Amino acid sequence: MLDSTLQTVLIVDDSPDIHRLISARLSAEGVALLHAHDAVEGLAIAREQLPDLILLDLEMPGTDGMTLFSQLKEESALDAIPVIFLTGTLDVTTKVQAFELGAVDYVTKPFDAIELKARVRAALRTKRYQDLLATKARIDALTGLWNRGYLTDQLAVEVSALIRHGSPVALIMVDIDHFKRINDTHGHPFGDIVLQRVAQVLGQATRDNDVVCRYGGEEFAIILRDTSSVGAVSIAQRLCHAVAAITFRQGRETVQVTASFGVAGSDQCDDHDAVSADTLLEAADMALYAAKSAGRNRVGWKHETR
Ligand SMILES: Nc1nc2c(ncn2[C@@H]2O[C@H](COP(=O)(O)OP(=O)(O)OP(=O)(O)O)[C@@H](O)[C@H]2O)c(=O)[nH]1
Repeated sequence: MLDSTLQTVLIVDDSPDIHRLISARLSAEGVALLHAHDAVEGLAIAREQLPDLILLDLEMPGTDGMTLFSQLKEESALDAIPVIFLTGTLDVTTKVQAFELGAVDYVTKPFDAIELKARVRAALRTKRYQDLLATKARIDALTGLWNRGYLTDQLAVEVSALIRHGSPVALIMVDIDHFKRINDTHGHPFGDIVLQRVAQVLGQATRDNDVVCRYGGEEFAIILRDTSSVGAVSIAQRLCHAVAAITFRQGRETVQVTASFGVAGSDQCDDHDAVSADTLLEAADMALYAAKSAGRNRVGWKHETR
């Protein structure tokens, strides 16, 4: 079942009549429409709103549609947005150029209402499947958490937010203690259940805008936005208790697991520019190592345990 969130279509055309016409034609399609009346406004709205589809007029005064299209293709955040060209005079050379540059379709003015709707629907359907596949590629199959690739991308986003706006970011690394022994004693399928349940507890005990990931094997990582190191340490302590409180049943036996935690925060470094995804990962890893060395089932921070 596909996500039913409303998709957005940006119309970039200098003619108010065209905006009115397309709005009327697409009014029953269940899409949200965004309007830009020149290429500059179109680019600004595309950057801000990341629409699911752009209907782009080729012949506009000032910057023309083909130039805007090239600008969209040059920005990694925008290059995957499908574009349908709107044009009155589409010669074969322009058509070929448009498709070679990556346009998904074109509609010639004056529009046939049924054809316009069919082309918009087809483009939006493809976009929805692409989004779904892109999301699936970033999810860990066993636990349903985000995977390591997503964590790396999000950490880079948070570090640039730190540099631009000064919003602090913290990172918690989590590693289940003696997990090899759990597998060896109770079997690999039981180990998988432990991973799933720990993942669930980490997800439930954090906020919606925290990014909880399976980093690999029995290791997890959590990005905490707008959170100080001290705040992250107290969250990690709460998570440490929550994991230790889980009770697993294996036949008649009751099994408890624990995990060790390593915390690193951008506010531990005075110079924002010196903070990177790598330095945060390294600091959290060292803190985790300290927690393991100090006896496990605890939170490490600043290379010491608390
Ligand atoms: N069941 C299961 N086990 C996994 C999975 N991925 C990795 N492992 C196991 O996790 C274990 C990790 O063991 P180690 O790295 O030695 O760490 P540990 O036993 O947890 O020891 P400490 O981290 O020092 O407390 C290995 O035995 C891996 O085979 C998985 O997807 N499922």
